[in-house]
Amino acid sequence: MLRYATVATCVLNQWALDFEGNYARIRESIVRAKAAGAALRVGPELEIPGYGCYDHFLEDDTEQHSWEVLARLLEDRELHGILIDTGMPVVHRNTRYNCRVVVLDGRIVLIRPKLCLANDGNYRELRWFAPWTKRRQTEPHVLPQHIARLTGQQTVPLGDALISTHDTCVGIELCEELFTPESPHIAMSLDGAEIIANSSGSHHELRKLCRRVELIREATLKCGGAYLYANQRGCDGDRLYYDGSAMVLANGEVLAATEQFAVAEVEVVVATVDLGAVRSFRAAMSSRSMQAAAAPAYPRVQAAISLSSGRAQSDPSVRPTAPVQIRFHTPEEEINLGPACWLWDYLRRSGQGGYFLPLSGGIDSCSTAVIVHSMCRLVVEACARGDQRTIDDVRRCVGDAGAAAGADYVPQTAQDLAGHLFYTCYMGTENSSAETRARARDLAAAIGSHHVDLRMDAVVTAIVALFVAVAGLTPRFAVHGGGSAENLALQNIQARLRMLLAYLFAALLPWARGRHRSLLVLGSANVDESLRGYLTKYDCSSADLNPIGSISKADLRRYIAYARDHMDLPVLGAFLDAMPSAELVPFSAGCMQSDEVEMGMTYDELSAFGRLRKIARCGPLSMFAQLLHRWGDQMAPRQVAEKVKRFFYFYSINRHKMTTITPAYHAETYSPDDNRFDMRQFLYNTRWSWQFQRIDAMVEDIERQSSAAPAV
Ligand SMILES: Nc1ncnc2c1ncn2[C@@H]1O[C@H](COP(=O)(O)OP(=O)(O)OC[C@H]2O[C@@H]([n+]3cccc(C(=O)O)c3)[C@H](O)[C@@H]2O)[C@@H](O)[C@H]1O
Ligand SMILES: Nc1ncnc2c1ncn2[C@@H]1O[C@H](COP(=O)(O)OP(=O)(O)OP(=O)(O)O)[C@@H](O)[C@H]1O
Ligand SMILES: NC(=O)CC[C@H](N)C(=O)O
Repeated sequence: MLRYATVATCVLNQWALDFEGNYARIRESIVRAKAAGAALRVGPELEIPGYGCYDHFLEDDTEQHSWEVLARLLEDRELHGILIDTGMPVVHRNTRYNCRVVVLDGRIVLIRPKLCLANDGNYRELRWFAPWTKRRQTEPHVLPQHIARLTGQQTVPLGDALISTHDTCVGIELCEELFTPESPHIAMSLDGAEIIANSSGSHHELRKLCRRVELIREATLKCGGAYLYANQRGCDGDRLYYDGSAMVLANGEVLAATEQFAVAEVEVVVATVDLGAVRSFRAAMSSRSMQAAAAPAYPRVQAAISLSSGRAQSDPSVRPTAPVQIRFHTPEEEINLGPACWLWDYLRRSGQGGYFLPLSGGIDSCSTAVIVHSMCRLVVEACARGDQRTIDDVRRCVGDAGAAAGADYVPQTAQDLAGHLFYTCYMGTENSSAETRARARDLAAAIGSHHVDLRMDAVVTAIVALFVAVAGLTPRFAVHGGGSAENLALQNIQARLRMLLAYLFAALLPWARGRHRSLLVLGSANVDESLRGYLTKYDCSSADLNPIGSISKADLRRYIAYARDHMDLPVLGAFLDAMPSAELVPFSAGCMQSDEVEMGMTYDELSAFGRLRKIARCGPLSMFAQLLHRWGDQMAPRQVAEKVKRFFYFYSINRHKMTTITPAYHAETYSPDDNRFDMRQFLYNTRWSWQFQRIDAMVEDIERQSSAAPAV
């Protein structure tokens, strides 16, 4: 008999603790799923309070308000007739669990707590939740009285069970559980679950989507069956961007998928799965059947619904969804889209009037500017598609722009929108060159930002004059015969004053144009410079937000080359050709050094150090051992040792700068973000005496061995 189950999954742009907005988005997704003929709708992990509530999960209010939202979903008759898989925290016998709550026709079918919590990198779920350790067991959960009154149930099953419908069996897997060696989908599929619903709160990292898709593809190839993946999308109040990509796979093929990056708040994908094909796929695998015959049974809870509703027999227009190709973005496209969407969510949710960027004519602030341009393009495209929510958000941001943008304003081009909400500023001094000034001006013209070009020498001179008056000594640059303390101080005061000016201008430039909302200040320190500490503390690296703070210089250069070629921005060629210079000292022939020379290491080396330090958790000795293998063909062990020691020296003398690092879009596993992602001390013994002696001893050992080895 033909059995075609129509099922839906979605991405929702939830916002931590925005119960009103989260409820509306959940409801909209269910209504849309139902209208498309789906009998099952799966939503993102913890979608009711929002995934990123962090320590708010410790507050009773968060659970209470979640039950209140659930009550509204339960009593809404328009949401009956579809199996709803939603997510919230549930306290059971005084212990808090991260749960799925499965609902049908105003009653709760099952509460399924998460079995394996995400607890590394960005995730701290063990801080708020306990894992459910009673495999294949349920317990009666006593419902809050207001819910019991609504559903007529005093208790509901809570635990590790499958959901049996009239025509199939559904199993639940929660985000991290997919990534674990012993994923529950294996045992659930062996026991007859034909559809696995995965609700995720999974963040974007460059080059990561591929892994997620491979895991799901592998799951449905090895076990057979359909897999519905739901995820949050957007910035829900933090550094993370959840990157959507809801999808439906069956027997190894992708049937439907949403975009990974987009500004839409609700996106639903619906697919019709041929359950008959799932059954024959499984039955054809003899080795699977042998394991299935021996598989332990799950408890099953009953849901009185048919996911295929018998429609296949009566309605010839219902047919299984044909496979599609999933779209994988290149890393350059990911840099272009992820941080841009994150910036848009942040801006519209912060209630501010736009962004202010100190634009230096160098490649880092140029990357930030191009990302804002990309944001404007995405927003304009959404407006052109008639996305009313985006149009309303735009009007709120630029709303007090007076005559320039009326109440019925709809931006026509990215440049038009940038003219209202993006301000760039070149802050020159006598050390600035005509080339950087021109590059900043030309880029601003190309992307349409409201550009200010100023000279700040009078401010620098006034501050230095104050010091001279107090100390009775005049500091000089090195090229004028000054010592290194003088030389550094004279550079750093210029850099730091730019930060002060940025905040002043961000507060007052819109006012000067007759507008009343102020601007958020953007920073542009990249991950490599932050790790090495190659920046002035509290200069323009201190800002409100930094879209490129966890992206490497090499990736940024590739991004700018991509944007030049694919975003119609030929002006970017000049940025790629330019030699990077901070332009903080007077120009003198031969004094211009590249950043790499100044830093004492190349950006590629810095990336290698960063990845080993952060991802492989290498201390000095194990980093030396690793790099010896990697670089041993090109340089002597002693040179490798010198480079490792130099990195650790600079890393540790500058680690204190990371305590003030600007909140940055999290794009890389080796983000330097302090307190949240990378929890390490900031006062070090920078001599690393014990560790470096061990490296030296190892070098001497290697040298002794190679000099003793007979010549070949
Ligand atoms: N252990 C510790 N814990 C807490 N704070 C500590 C500290 N050690 C120093 N400090 C504080 O930090 C200060 C030193 O830091 P800071 O003022 O930043 O100055 P500093 O790191 O000495 O100098 C800035 C560095 O950034 C480079 N830079 C600047 C601007 C642009 C570029 C570029 O081309 O991209 C490069 C510049 O070449 C120089 O190497 C000290 O005066 C002290 O106040
Ligand atoms: N002349 C300037 N005008 C405006 N902003 C500046 C200027 N110089 C520096 N900045 C700001 O300070 C930040 C750090 O300056 P720095 O000289 O270290 O630049 P950088 O890290 O080489 O970045 P970029 O490549 O964009 O110049 C820049 O990203 C920019 O936001
Ligand atoms: N919320 C989760 O369980 C997330 C875990 C998983 N490692 C991810 O990045 O997708």
